[in-house]
Amino acid sequence: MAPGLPADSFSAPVNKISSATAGYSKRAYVTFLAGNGDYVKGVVGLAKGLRKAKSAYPLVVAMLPDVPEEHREMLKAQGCIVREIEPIYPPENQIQFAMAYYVINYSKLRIWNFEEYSKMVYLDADIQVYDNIDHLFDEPDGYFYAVMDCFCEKTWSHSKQYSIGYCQQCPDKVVWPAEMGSPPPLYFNAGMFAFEPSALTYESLLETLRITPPTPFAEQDFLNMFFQQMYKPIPLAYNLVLAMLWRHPENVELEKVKVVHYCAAGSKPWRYTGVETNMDREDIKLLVKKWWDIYDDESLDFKPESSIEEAAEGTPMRSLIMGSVPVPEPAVSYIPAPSAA
Ligand SMILES: O=c1ccn([C@@H]2O[C@H](COP(=O)(O)OP(=O)(O)O)[C@@H](O)[C@H]2O)c(=O)[nH]1
Ligand SMILES: OC[C@H]1O[C@H](O[C@@H]2[C@@H](O)[C@H](O)[C@@H](O)[C@H](O)[C@@H]2O)[C@H](O)[C@@H](O)[C@H]1O
Ligand SMILES: [Mn+2]
Repeated sequence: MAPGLPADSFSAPVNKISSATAGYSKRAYVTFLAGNGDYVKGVVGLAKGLRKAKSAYPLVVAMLPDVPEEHREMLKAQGCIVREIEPIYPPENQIQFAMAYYVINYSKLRIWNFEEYSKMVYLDADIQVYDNIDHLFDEPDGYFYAVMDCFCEKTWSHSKQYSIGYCQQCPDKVVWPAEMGSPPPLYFNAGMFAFEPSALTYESLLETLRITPPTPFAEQDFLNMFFQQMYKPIPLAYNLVLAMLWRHPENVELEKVKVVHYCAAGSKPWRYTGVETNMDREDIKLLVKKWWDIYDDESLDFKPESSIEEAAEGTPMRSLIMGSVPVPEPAVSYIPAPSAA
């Protein structure tokens, strides 16, 4: 089992309605959408997955201006709260990102400015939630909760860890050599995290970004550096990075996994062909089918009338349909970059 909080350290979802209504209007899930490509399917799937898991909180979609109106309407029709954000790009640089499109991921940092929420759980659009995780919102404030990543995939070939075969998921297998100093601090996957929006943190993030040379994993590296002191690892069940299935199967209890992150090459369900390395595994095929079963399930589509009935019965409405709420953003100097799609 990877180091970090033991799975049972989380409060079971006790009186959800009270905790939900108590802080209801101040809690939400949030995802990020850029471009006019097919990630919008990921957001639709996520909205339906949260509904199937009976989450008490809405899904906010922080989206770049290049998301077409048709996609925005699709998401509002699924009960999402649409929030347009301005892009954020790193300072001028020649860095080779692990994936060229990672350059748009810095725009995720805008979610720290969503101050109307006291706590949010960020989820990538290539993530699906299969069990209720609302109890994450009840964890103590003042920490950055996320799951530890794995350094064994080729995308990490630029790193010292990869070059010596070290991974935080199995720190005793290849011990970090003393001559290379102390082992790297625990490092989280930025596809899922629980955080507290704050204008102060937001300004500090942007200020720090301006003077921080970009690195291959873009905003994920940046967030790990920025929140290093506040980071609290949570169990892998809350963000299964698919590579764990073949890199560290001893750390994975698939039946206990609540959140799956389809980040391995070729694993995006809406593009899945099964031809890439590891994509012909039975567990991958099962997880891709699980994603499609939710995406195709019309009974999980948002029904405005049921939300009104729920409100009448006093249970929180799962999500309100709101127009896109343009938020005045401070000017951030940025440079044109390739479109995400
Ligand atoms: O064309 C794109 C590429 C990325 N994303 C968003 O950026 C996140 C991070 O990208 P991705 O998940 O592909 O990175 P990975 O986790 O696979 O490294 C995605 O989940 C989406 O929320 C997007 O909206 N459009
Ligand atoms: O921009 C950097 C991205 O970094 C992360 O993706 C990577 C990274 O986690 C590697 O560590 C994994 O090996 C790899 O599979 C995975 O795709 C986030 O999931 C994504 O949202 C985004 O922040
Ligand atoms: Mn992802």
